[in-house]
Amino acid sequence: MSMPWSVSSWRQRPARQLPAYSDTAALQETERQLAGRPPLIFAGEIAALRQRLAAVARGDAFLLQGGDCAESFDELGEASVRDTFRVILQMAVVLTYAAKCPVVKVGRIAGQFAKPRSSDTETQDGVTLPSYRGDIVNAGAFTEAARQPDPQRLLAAYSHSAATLNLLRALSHGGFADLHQVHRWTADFVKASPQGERFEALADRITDSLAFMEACGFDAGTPQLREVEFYTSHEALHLHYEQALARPAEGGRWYGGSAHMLWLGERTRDPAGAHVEFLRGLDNALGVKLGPTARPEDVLRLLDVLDPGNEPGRMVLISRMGAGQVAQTLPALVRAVRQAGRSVVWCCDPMHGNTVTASNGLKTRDFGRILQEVREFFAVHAQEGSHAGGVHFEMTGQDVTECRGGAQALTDEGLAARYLTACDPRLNGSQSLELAFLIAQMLGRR
Ligand SMILES: O=C[C@H](O)[C@H](O)COP(=O)(O)O
Ligand SMILES: C=C(OP(=O)(O)O)C(=O)O
Ligand SMILES: [Mn+2]
Repeated sequence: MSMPWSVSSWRQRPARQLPAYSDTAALQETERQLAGRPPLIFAGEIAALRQRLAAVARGDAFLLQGGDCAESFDELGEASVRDTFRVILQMAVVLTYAAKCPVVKVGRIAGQFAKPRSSDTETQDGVTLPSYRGDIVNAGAFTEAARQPDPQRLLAAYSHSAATLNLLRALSHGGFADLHQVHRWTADFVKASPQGERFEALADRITDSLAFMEACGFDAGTPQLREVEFYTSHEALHLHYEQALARPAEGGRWYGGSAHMLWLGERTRDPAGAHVEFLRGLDNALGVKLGPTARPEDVLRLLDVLDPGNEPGRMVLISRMGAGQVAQTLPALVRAVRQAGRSVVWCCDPMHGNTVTASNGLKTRDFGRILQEVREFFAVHAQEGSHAGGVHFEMTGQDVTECRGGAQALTDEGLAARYLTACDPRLNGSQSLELAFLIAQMLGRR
């Protein structure tokens, strides 16, 4: 059916959502430089993640994926990475305890810099400029200069990703993620909240269990307790960047060296388009976002193109239907995938179908709607006899005020206080942990 794949065959296909660079020679020069740098990820790590995801697809594990909508070059500091990492650890502990199964941890981090937008332009006070498309493309400030796509930003994105990944590797393996340290993972602003207190109680139980097991002679130095496996992911949107970081793998294949898992966005999953063409040739675990217009035949076509061998752990289907729409849209997709004999991970992104505009004009999401979409996702899978395999959040460990509701009961008036996101509204550290406890109840029941 299709032409042979090459690392540049996507260039023959229509590519949506890519910036128009005025200086193509400068773009080519940055691509050349990037291609000479080391990959951020190695092939063996991708194989390990795919094994973990194969367990999720079988129903033996659960996927937790989360992080910023858009990472920012300015925000990058130790605190923001560490805070997001530790709230993901906390959520994973809560979910593992409830589900009694491994939780595969994947960050939207160390490379989540390119954004698809609904509109190519933004107008403020009668002035129209190109939309902000993520720090890998342009800057958010509303000026002509800031909004020009700048190829140098590809190199900056690589450097920021490398620094973030270096810190994540240190946090994962250098003692911070040791389960004996579970009491140290709660951020100060979460400690006094009901979910903070609930987490402390859980941490006490875990600490007691560890002490008991060690008293029985169990080896407390085992890496399963001292370290965590933490994987990275981002939307594979900026194809010039992704191609420059792709590297040959064994057997004549290629892998994407920018992250362990790459996903296709709702706006770039056209099977005839450049993004699908590029990803089909890579060995990485692949996600595909599925919005309410996705039809069963679209999903089967994508699986045929991206995963012709039906390989376990290859595909993560991320539904983002919007609360109230899941029961109409998801069952047909789940049935079609099952009837085709396909092994996939089903994951729920309850963020992107639930974005609304607050009374002060800020983009926001309601905690209650987010929770509702997760509940509906679990209900559909229970009814269809399939495995609700995971959840995907836009979140941060920091004390931001971007999503409404939750136990903090954030309102429109409270949003402006610490609205720091570069693009979409994120759950803060407290809301993220609260949601994890609510999902733990769903997992515990099944
Ligand atoms: O994160 C995703 C998209 O970039 C975002 O949801 C699109 O937002 P927009 O409608 O403001 O362009
Ligand atoms: C753009 C995103 O999502 P979607 O493609 O589902 O709209 C995102 O995950 O930031
Ligand atoms: Mn987003």
